[in-house]
Amino acid sequence: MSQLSAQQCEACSVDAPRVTEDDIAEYRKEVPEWQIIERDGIMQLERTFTFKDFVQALDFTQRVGDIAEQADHHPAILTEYGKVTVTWWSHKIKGLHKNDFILAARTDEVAK
Ligand SMILES: C[C@H](O)[C@H](O)[C@H]1CNC2=NC(N)=NC(=O)C2=N1
Repeated sequence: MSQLSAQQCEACSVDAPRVTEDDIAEYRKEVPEWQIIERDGIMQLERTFTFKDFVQALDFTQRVGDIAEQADHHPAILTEYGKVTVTWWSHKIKGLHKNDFILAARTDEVAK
């Protein structure tokens, strides 16, 4: 289990701090397959997972939904035949919080 995925998410509030460049450099060592993108001015973490068919993609989608509900922190999920794109960011702060990196690490774990 990676160090990040074992950490607890903080309850996210509107005044929660966004991650710094240093934070990103540290956290992304544990989630190297994730891209950091900017969409509508909002920094996001995104990764596409591939599967053999739609059923496998759907099963994974449910697993991601489960970890999101457990953490009360939710991604955008695009589920297609053979692939799922997961995007994490923190709505309240319109950017990236440590929670997003924690959930990305947990997403990697449920992809296996
Ligand atoms: C009321 C509820 O706890 C909040 O709206 C949660 C729900 N899930 C969330 N998910 C994400 N990614 N960001 C949030 O700010 C957020 N807020």
